[in-house]
Amino acid sequence: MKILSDTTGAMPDVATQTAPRFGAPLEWVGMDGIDAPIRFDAGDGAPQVAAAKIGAFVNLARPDVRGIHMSRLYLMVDEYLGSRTLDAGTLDAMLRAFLDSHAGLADRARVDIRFQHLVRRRALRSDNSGWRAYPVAIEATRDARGFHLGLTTEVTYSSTCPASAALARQLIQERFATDFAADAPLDRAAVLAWLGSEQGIVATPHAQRSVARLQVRYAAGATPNLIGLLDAVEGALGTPAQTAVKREDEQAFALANGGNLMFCEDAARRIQRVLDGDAGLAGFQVRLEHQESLHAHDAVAFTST
Ligand SMILES: Nc1nc2c(ncn2[C@@H]2O[C@H](COP(=O)(O)OP(=O)(O)OP(=O)(O)O)[C@@H](O)[C@H]2O)c(=O)[nH]1
Repeated sequence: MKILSDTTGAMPDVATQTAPRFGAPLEWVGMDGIDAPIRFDAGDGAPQVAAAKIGAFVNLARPDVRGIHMSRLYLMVDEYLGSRTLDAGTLDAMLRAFLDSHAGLADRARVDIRFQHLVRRRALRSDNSGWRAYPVAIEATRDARGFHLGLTTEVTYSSTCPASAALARQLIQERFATDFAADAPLDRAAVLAWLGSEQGIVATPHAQRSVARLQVRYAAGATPNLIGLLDAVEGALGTPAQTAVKREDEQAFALANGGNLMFCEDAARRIQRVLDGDAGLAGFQVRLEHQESLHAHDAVAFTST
């Protein structure tokens, strides 16, 4: 076993030890959970600073070298992400620097960045607004094929079961038939009062908090636009989780739910259409989870391209 280099001449540097017995090349080696502030522009031109957890990795292509140089990756994360806006150019420059610092040892580099991005959302009808925190994970890699950029986030929304809605409507019809005799003339005022009563509207469909996990891969040269993606997906679903809610907003939400009855399959197809139409994407993977109130397990759908 020999030491390739010892920069101080005094301190041993075991990472540089070489020996045939170390074994096979390693897919990824590095550090995960590095704390760093990042400046992220979600597409509204107002970069936000967030506390992020960073994973920084290279492959170890040399089977005979013991280890990579962790400190070099750490210092470059600090240098690149601490002062610049987090965009494709910054990420690619950092990954190139990872590789330059491991010349002869690595030919692939990767960074994972996880944080929450706050977006101010308007109420549906009242003149109020509030914050939604969207989880974001950005993954960038550089390899022999070039630079690759992906983003994962989540949209929370309400889904009202279309089957349950139909069954509830049937019960309401049956109650109507019982309460208003077929041969008696209909009293409009009585019907209006009946429609506004719990005795009349005897059944309500079940609805659930639902989560769409979106993983997108950007086409070469595309600029990630988180808010554009969120708006498109939330618009397609029609029932995103709200922030500030007054009664008028809650009523508007009830109307939106009634107009957007959704199985998880329906939600998947709505999102599929949106992402298929986004020319900036090279691909996507979506997981829909309807956290059922009918039973204690979830209804789940996946779609990808
Ligand atoms: N490769 C590797 N290093 C580790 C690990 N755990 C802790 N370290 C330490 O990370 C520290 C920094 O590694 P290096 O980047 O090689 O540090 P260095 O030798 O001072 O820096 P350079 O001169 O640039 O190589 C070393 O003291 C390692 O012991 C590990 O699992 N793998």
